[in-house]
Amino acid sequence: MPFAAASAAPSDPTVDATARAAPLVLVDRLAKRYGQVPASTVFEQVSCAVQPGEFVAVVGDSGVGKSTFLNCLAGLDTWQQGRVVHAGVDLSTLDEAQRAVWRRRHLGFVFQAFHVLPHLDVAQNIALPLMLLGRRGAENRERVRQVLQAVGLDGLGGRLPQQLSGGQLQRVAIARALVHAPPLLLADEPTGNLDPGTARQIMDLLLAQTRERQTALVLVTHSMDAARRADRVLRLTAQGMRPETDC
Ligand SMILES: Nc1ncnc2c1ncn2[C@@H]1O[C@H](COP(=O)(O)OP(=O)(O)OP(=O)(O)O)[C@@H](O)[C@H]1O
Repeated sequence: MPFAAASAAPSDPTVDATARAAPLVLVDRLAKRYGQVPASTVFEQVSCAVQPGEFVAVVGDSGVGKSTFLNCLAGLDTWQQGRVVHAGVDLSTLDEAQRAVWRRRHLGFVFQAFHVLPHLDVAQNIALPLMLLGRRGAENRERVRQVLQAVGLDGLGGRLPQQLSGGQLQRVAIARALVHAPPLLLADEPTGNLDPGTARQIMDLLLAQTRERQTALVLVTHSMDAARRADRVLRLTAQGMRPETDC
């Protein structure tokens, strides 16, 4: 499935040459806990690194903290110990507003629950990341048309989310995460609601994006079909992250 080209992301002055040589994502001994006395530990000692152009799948038992881990990578959740560093930028040094700006520029996120805005049509939902980056006009419309086509939703741009099936909504969420060609794509079960054929096509699309644009892709999944296509599969446990050997 072809994936259309987008204009290059604006250069980011906060990322210096030294940082570019580092992994795109570095997670160092991360620990997530809830409550105080006694604290309940979701995971601890979680470390990993992801390079540009690399596809890493994260697997693990239900409830082990995969979505939480992804939210920490996105700076959408907090952690009690350790570091999350993106291209040299330690997320814990950014305040809430700076994290929001950072996310707009650097991140695409496909949430398990889609988070599609019900009052905007499909094209407007997909264009949101471009609008938030201050991009307007015909170039945006063309880019939205390209990603709609790439996810197999050609001609559905004028529909409201309530007029779509679950699988179509999932593809809207994927198109919105890809539209601004972010350097890092985080996806939480992005093929969970799709039939096997469409799931394969979506994985083709995510992989093409990863390879062609040197985007890093971190994908949380229970699907061994999806995990098998990754460069590396990591298993999250309460005690850390380790390479998965069973797939
Ligand atoms: N506010 C909270 N207080 C205490 N524990 C919480 C809270 N929010 C989430 N948890 C716990 O954190 C753990 C991790 O949840 P998370 O959704 O990240 O797991 P997951 O591995 O993605 O699960 P699944 O595969 O079922 O989607 C769960 O055991 C959950 O009960």
